[in-house]
Amino acid sequence: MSHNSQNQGKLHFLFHLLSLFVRLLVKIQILSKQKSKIFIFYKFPKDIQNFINFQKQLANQMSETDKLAQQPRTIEVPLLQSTLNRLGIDKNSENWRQQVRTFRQSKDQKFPAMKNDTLLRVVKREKIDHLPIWVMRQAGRYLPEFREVRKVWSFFELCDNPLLAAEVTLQPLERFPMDAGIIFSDILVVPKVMGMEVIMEEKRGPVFPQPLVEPSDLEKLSIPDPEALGDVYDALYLFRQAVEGKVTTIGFAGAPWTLMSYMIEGGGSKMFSKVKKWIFKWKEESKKLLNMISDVLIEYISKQIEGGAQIIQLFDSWAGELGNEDYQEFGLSYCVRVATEVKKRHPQTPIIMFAKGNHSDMVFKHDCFDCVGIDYAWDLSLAAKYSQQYNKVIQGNLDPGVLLAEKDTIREKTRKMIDVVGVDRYIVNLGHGMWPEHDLEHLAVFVDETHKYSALKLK
Ligand SMILES: O=C(O)CCc1c2[nH]c(c1CC(=O)O)Cc1[nH]c(c(CC(=O)O)c1CCC(=O)O)Cc1[nH]c(c(CC(=O)O)c1CCC(=O)O)Cc1[nH]c(c(CCC(=O)O)c1CC(=O)O)C2
Repeated sequence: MSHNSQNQGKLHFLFHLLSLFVRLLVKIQILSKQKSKIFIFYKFPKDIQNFINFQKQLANQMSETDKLAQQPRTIEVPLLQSTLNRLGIDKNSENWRQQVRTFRQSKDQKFPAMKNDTLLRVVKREKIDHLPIWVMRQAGRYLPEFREVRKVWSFFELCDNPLLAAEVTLQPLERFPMDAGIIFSDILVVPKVMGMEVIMEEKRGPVFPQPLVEPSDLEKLSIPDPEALGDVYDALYLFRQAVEGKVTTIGFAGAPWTLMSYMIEGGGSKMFSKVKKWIFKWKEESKKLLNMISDVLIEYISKQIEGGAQIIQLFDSWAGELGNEDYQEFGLSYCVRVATEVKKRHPQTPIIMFAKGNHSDMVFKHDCFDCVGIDYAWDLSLAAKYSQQYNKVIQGNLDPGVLLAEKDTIREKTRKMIDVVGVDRYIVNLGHGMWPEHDLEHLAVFVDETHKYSALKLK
């Protein structure tokens, strides 16, 4: 081979390498889209591995969004349409988001009068003719109409679109005579606006590709403008307009400890070892993070109320991962702070505190919570006793698994719960959320038995 052609070969090889590198850069740029991050590999090779995992996850996410975006996607909102007509909002116009926002932020914002305020009446200890019922995750994958919407829109696209979020919140109410609707969103929209990437992986749930690893990572977080979550308030506004007073509108948020756990564990967890390392090794930094999250939640929840939420539920889904003393220090005290601050601004809006797994007894002792959510593993008769002692409403706690049983079993278990708690300070609910495999008819039986049996007892 001549010297010349050898050089040419080398040049060709170098050119090939360069073009591969450029293509890789372009691909990274496309994958990370609007984020256009610059990656610095400061701790080779751990960061290389993190980087590769992150790109893989982004690719998964993109493939879902890309796949969905290939279809013609017009916003279909059959249940919301008459409300949009009434308000004069055109979903096909380019500025429908601004139109909704202007309505929501208007000073003389007005909502239709309440026709069924049974749930709020229970909290105020006013006369009712049946016990109120709603179920956690009542809008979601167990509903065929929700699954249809999800064929076209990704999970976070739903959360970020007030028209679609309000529409799917309305869906279960077409089928079941619930007494409330909880706005369709997720607890993880909060870490997202604080600057963390969250993606929804099929069969795995939400994942943070770059969780917080050590205290210096707190610098990556920011306190957002509360309007960064404006889509949620807009969805609440539209939903409350659409239900025309037939049900109570519920807003919600994840509690600081549960959100912190997600942000550090990077997703669901078995051991909670990473977040436990933080609270026991980096106590002050952990408290800094918990306070940051609490600051965001105070604004977020207040704005939900101003948007239309009539009652708020705080989800401390992972409360049970801590012992009493630690839950008091790293969990409950922050929920108390959030609820107390929100109450200062909105004293009329009740707050339901749902500490899943173990700590409901501690929740009863705090004045800032109006209602205590009881999970399925808790003893309902003990909760009923505390409810008398601390003069609080309770909510819960049918095991979601019971909805898989025969209809007679569902009726029997429902009556038993009502017998245990009584009919004066009780919101009937599941002890945790609906499952994708739940049968629609079985949920209908739960709702029907609650209404009929409690109405008989209230006569
Ligand atoms: O286990 C995990 O780590 C992830 C759990 C998970 C979350 N969002 C998620 C998933 C995936 C999934 O449910 O399969 C993802 C998620 N959030 C939601 C849905 C809808 C559905 O369940 O079919 C889904 C499924 C997503 C999909 O459509 O593919 C919506 C949601 N999350 C939530 C709510 C509030 C409520 O429960 O009523 C609501 C909206 C209300 C409604 O659907 O009617 C609250 C939520 N999200 C989340 C948690 C943390 C606790 C937990 O582990 O379940 C909690 C609080 C709780 O339920 O205790 C995180």
